[in-house]
Amino acid sequence: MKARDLLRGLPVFPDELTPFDPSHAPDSPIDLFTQWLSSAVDDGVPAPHAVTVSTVDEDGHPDARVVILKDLDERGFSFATSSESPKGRHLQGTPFAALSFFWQPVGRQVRVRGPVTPGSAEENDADFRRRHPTARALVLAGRQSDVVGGGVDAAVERELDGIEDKGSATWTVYTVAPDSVEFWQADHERRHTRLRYIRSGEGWRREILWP
Ligand SMILES: Cc1cc2nc3c(=O)[nH]c(=O)nc-3n(C[C@H](O)[C@H](O)[C@H](O)COP(=O)(O)O)c2cc1C
Repeated sequence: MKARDLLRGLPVFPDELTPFDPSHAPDSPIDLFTQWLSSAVDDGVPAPHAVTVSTVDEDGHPDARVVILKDLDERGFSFATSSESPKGRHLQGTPFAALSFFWQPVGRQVRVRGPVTPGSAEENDADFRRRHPTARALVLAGRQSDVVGGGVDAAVERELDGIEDKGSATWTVYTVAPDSVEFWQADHERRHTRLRYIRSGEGWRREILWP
């Protein structure tokens, strides 16, 4: 079968879709995101905290990968990674990111854009120490996304020795402070509902987008 035929036959959304009435949405996108996240968990959406983070490199070219959302509050959406990874280096050069969540079982997408700030040394260290010992050893034993020359296991074993006393100079919690957050709810007749919040002074302006 040709890829095109295979792709055309694939359904995207489930038969039952959750209704979304933007006129009842809260004033803050953080509150709406928290509501959507909570119902995604209740509805059994797999890994609703997995999010695609897009960054741009030094040539202005985009790159994207999935990370885990670690926290969310009025400051923004936080994830953690190595500052020496490609995405960490991108964020140092261009401290802006886009986040995209796709929750297929409920036909929902959330898009976030905004400037990114690294956490304090204390925040970064606290997050690092909450990680599994092997995950910590991997951060210390090599640089994320470097080509592996060999001996990963041996390097990890070396770092595991005394791991409880070791911190990382590179593990970083990055927070995306949203300038805009768009909530997208699928509709079977393609009249998708799109509500975008735009930061405006101390609060948020809301607008409905053409599907
Ligand atoms: C479900 C999932 C969750 C992930 N979570 C993280 C994460 O929280 N932090 C991280 O650095 N990489 C995470 N990764 C790996 C990244 O997608 C990526 O491979 C890695 O961070 C290197 O990205 P970079 O080369 O663009 O810096 C995750 C991958 C998947 C599939």
